[in-house]
Amino acid sequence: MKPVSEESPEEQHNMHGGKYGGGRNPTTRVERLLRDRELRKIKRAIVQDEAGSSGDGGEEAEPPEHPSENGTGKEAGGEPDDEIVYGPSTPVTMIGARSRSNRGKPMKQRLLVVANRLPVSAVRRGEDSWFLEISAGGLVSALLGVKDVDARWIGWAGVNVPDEVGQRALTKALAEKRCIPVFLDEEIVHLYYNGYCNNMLWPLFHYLGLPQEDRLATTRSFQSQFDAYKRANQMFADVVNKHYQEGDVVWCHDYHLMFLPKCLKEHNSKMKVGWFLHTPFPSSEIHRTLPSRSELLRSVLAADLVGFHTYDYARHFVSACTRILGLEGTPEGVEDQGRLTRVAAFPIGIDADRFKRALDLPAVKEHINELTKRFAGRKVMLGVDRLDMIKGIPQKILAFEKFLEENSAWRDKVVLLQIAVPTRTDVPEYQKLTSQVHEIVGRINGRFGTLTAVPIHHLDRSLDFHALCALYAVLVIVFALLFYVALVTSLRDGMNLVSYEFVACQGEKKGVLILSEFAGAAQSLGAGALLVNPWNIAEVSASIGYALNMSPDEREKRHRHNYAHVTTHTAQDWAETFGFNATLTESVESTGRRGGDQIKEMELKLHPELKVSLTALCNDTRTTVVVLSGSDRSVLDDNFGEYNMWLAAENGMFLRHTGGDWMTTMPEHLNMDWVDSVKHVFEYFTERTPRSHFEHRETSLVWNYKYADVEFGRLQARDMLQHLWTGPISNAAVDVVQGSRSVEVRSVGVTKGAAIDRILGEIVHSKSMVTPIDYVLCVGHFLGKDEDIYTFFEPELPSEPANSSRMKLSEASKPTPDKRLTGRSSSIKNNSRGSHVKSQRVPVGSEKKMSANHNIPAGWRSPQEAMSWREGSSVLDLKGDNYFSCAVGRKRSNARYLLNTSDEVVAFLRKLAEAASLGFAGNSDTL
Ligand SMILES: O=P(O)(O)OC[C@H]1O[C@H](O[C@H]2O[C@H](CO)[C@@H](O)[C@H](O)[C@H]2O)[C@H](O)[C@@H](O)[C@@H]1O
Ligand SMILES: O=c1ccn([C@@H]2O[C@H](COP(=O)(O)OP(=O)(O)O)[C@@H](O)[C@H]2O)c(=O)[nH]1
Repeated sequence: MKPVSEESPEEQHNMHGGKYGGGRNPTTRVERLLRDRELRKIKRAIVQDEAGSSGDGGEEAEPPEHPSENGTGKEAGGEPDDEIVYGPSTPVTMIGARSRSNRGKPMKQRLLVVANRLPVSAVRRGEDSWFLEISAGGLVSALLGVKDVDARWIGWAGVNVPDEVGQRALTKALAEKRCIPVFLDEEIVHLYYNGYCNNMLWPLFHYLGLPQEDRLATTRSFQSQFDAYKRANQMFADVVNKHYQEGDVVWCHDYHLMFLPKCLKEHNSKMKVGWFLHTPFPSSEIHRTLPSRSELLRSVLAADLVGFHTYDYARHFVSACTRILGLEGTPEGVEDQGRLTRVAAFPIGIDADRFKRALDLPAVKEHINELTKRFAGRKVMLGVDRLDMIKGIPQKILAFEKFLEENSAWRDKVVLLQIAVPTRTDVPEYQKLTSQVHEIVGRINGRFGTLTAVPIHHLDRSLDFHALCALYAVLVIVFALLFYVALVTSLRDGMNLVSYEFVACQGEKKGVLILSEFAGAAQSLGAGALLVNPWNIAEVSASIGYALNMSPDEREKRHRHNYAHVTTHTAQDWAETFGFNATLTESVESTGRRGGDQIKEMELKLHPELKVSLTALCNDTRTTVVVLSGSDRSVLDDNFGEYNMWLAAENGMFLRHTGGDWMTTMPEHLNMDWVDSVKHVFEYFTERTPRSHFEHRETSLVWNYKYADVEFGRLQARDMLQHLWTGPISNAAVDVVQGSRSVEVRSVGVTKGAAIDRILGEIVHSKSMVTPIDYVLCVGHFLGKDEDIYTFFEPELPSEPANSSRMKLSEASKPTPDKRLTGRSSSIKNNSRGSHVKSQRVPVGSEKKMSANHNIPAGWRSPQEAMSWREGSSVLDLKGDNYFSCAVGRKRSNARYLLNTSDEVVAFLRKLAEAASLGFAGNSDTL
């Protein structure tokens, strides 16, 4: 762990609460800011007095018009082509509808979105005339998909405007779009944006390390870049402070503005501040290589809420705070001297309807027709990326080359269409990448091209929205098959919205998505996509082949999952959840969408051939049958209610004889504080794993992916467990039981072994049994912890399951009517009645008490009685031969025998029932 004292003097000062310390130099930055704020307040009050009550914050313009949809831009002041923006012209206050003033009236609440880049970039046309065009990039796309919010967007217009005339004109033009510019001069942009953001933080957060090429130059320039970064953040803060009105929510975006929450809170500690990162947050081992690691973390922690696309990123952030700053990570976030910063995952989405709607526009249809003609006879593979090293464009192209190399028949039938949007062109690494990509494309086209066609169409340019939609949607008819494949091979990617947009535009076409496992989107779209490791060129090439040859059925199935996800997890949901369901505003009920389409409860059905044998065994007066299950009471009622037997539900937390009511045997003092945080995680993975579901039981939560794709289910389970162990349950008294298709989290001590003691105690008591139980048969598929049921009957067993069941019942002697069991368990008829209790036995779970919090029904024994049922009793006497345990389908077990399948169990019980009816069972009791 890194010592906290490594903080800069400024950090240490802040940490120790000396921010506004008296007696200090009154000209510090903070004090200047405070003074400025006071001055501004007074000035505003004067302006408002003069203008009457303005209500909406002085300087801002009329309700906005919207940036142009077609991306070709328009002269400021012209008409928009289509409405796509983040705020309607007449502000509808979605938040206001949910927030209440003290008097219970709806209160208007505004959102200040602060991001490095405005949704429009400005191009100068004259001294005071500007042309605005939509900026490319996922952050902009996602935020444009957020509707019905009274929002202002504060950011950089992507251009240097040194003169006042230009600044004034641009401010006015942007105000029509509800955008407020932050003017950054060239030097700041160079050091802050090109330098610290895109040459330092960007590669680091994407696991590409700090710049390698010229380490010395990097080291030298680091400090000046970091200073510029802080200065730039302060400039953003100044603009926010200027436009902030009491009650506004300020939502800061991305790695460019990690310093901003601190600047804002220093200025006004009451401001509600959220910060969201659009890139991955790397493992703390990577983050700790950054010279300014502590300062950045602390600045972000000043926010009230910190959000990431996935749990992995959120977990990495929390562990960076614990390991580097020495702070405490809790399931809710990070705690510092009693102050909690909430940290959570809020996966972004798109406005899928916008894409779907666009497909009906004549302009888009025309594009589609053109493309269809252009590529007729060929299957199209599509790549759309900013020309960024994280997007794995060279890897993608090399994989395509390998595919062509190995599949000559495809050479004139497939084309890779790669849109590579130029980005950050002033950063040397990006310039190098551009040449590298051009070189590879040229080589491959030279190698596989013909006079009339080339295999790779590479475009170094961005497309307008309509052209992009057409590209996502174009269908090519080859041999009467509609076909299309999107290739996303990011080496790391916060989310990757291109994959979402492609899916949204597929509609009926059901193209195939090949998706990097290193994109955040893999967790959401992995069920339908072909997941690949982009570094493994051979694997990507094989996936291309697989995609191109995929059957329509499989394509349809895969597409259905992804389409459902993309159309239900929208940008709107994302913004609402981040801002309005979390801590930034009053909490509201969830929309009810989540989990709505999931399977609620597994349909358990008893093996049809079991009925007769079970009835016979249950009706045998000398036999007691107990079904002990993890399922809840209703499942047992439905399946076993008709038999004369004991039912123990939820791992023995509830017990009833089928002739009576359910009773609880829940131990006292079970700590269930962990439930809520685990439930969130289960909900998250349930939503992202089609056909998985989870059950919330009294003492446990079970996530089941029995009906999901097995491989994807396992991947998700692995991610889920990793997250659970390091987060929500890291300090909780819970056990995790991993099934072959399930993950169960339950309170510690809730095991079948612990339960069986209480259950037998109850049964013995209720039957007033004095005759010893002379034979116990225990058959089941018990997972991990539940194997302690065998230890209950055989305390000398090791606590871990043995490597294999000690004998295969199916291969060894099976019970026959006249010779029920051979081997160790053959002596059932020679039972040793009245033999002694093994006093040295310490039953598992006997230390648990019956719950005092639950009503103990008449006839139900007190906890003390329950605890001591075997003391001094000779009812349960299990010498080696009177106990017979049998695992089902689980070789690594402490059971003595193994049955491989449920059919074998049925056959076995049939023979047992026949034996019982012939009277061979003697005075046996069967569990
Ligand atoms: O503003 P630029 O420097 O031109 O870069 C464009 C944006 O790139 C990054 O986008 C990320 O956000 C997406 C939406 O959350 C996400 O899907 C993607 O994986 C990220 O790479 C960057 O984070 C943005 O700030 C930039 O505006
Ligand atoms: O010519 C183009 C190509 C892409 N995009 C948009 O750029 C975004 C890229 O977002 P993504 O999350 O995939 O990656 P990012 O570029 O933000 O890292 C998507 O919304 C695309 O629609 C665009 O506006 N014009």
